[in-house]
Amino acid sequence: MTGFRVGTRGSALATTQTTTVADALARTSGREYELKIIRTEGDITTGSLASLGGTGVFASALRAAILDGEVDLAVHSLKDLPAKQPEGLEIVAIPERVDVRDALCARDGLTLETLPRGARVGTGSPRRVAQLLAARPDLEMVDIRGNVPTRLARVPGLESHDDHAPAAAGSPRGDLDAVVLACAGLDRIGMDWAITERLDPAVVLPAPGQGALAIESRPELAGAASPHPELTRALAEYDDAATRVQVTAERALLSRLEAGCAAPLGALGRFGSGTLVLDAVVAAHDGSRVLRRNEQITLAVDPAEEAALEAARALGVEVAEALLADGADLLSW
Ligand SMILES: NCc1[nH]cc(CCC(=O)O)c1CC(=O)O
Repeated sequence: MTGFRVGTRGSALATTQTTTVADALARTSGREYELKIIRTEGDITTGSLASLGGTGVFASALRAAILDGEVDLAVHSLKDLPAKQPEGLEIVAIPERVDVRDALCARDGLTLETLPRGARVGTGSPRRVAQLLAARPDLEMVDIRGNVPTRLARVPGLESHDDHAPAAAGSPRGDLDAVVLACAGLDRIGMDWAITERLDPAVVLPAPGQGALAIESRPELAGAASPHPELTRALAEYDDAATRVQVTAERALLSRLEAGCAAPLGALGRFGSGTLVLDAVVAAHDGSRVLRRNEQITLAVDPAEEAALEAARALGVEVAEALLADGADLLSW
């Protein structure tokens, strides 16, 4: 292999994430790479999409490109990937996670505490809506869509003046007091200036996998008989065992609750000094009831060992079952 090919979606966030990963892999492997922008849903001509089932259309298009041999790797935001891994594809590396928190991006430097009564706050995420209403029942939550610059442009003073990251034409502007986004995305594309408060996970728990990336490929690229050994070594070096163990617990919980990305559910794993802690929340859509659970285990083995991942999965299932015993399934989804 001379170089490798990496697939990405075309948004500012996707290309930035993918370029960062590909640059790091190129450095360690000593190989060059080519970035391929993958057109979404309707542009894909192969039959592979349908067979992938139940995933977001964006992940599906990238996955089809891997399966078709059009690219060798794709970089996803881990939180956008469903908990069940499709046949023929493997997460070959999970790099070190960045800031897991949600970001309040408000006008005039306002915070969750100082937003005026009845302030209008935009987010498309039921998880954020439920937890914000639990903390501030007076807020008016507004459903919003679109890429990061388009969302920020809903708040006076947070319009982007960068031509590379334009807000969508025709979307409302300046009509909200604040929007909520992931810190990770804003930090990665250099729009952290818009953040007025990084929300404490004690108030708003992030989505399972938030702040982490997943590098996906065909399974042979992770194996001992890899056709591209330099790239395989670079991937192994780039993988972060502590992050993997955390997100494994979070995704096992998601999977056990059989909740999709629209469920008002948050989860956060933390790993340090041999201890894995998992915090989780399930809330009623209107924030009127919030169930929280926290459990921890001691990992007797190195977090890179398969036994550590097994223990992490068991912890996720245990916390999920504790939430179900508390009535989580009666709340919402
Ligand atoms: N659902 C969209 C999405 N997927 C990943 C991120 C941000 C990056 C991350 O969480 O890793 C975002 C934007 C957001 O939630 O604000």
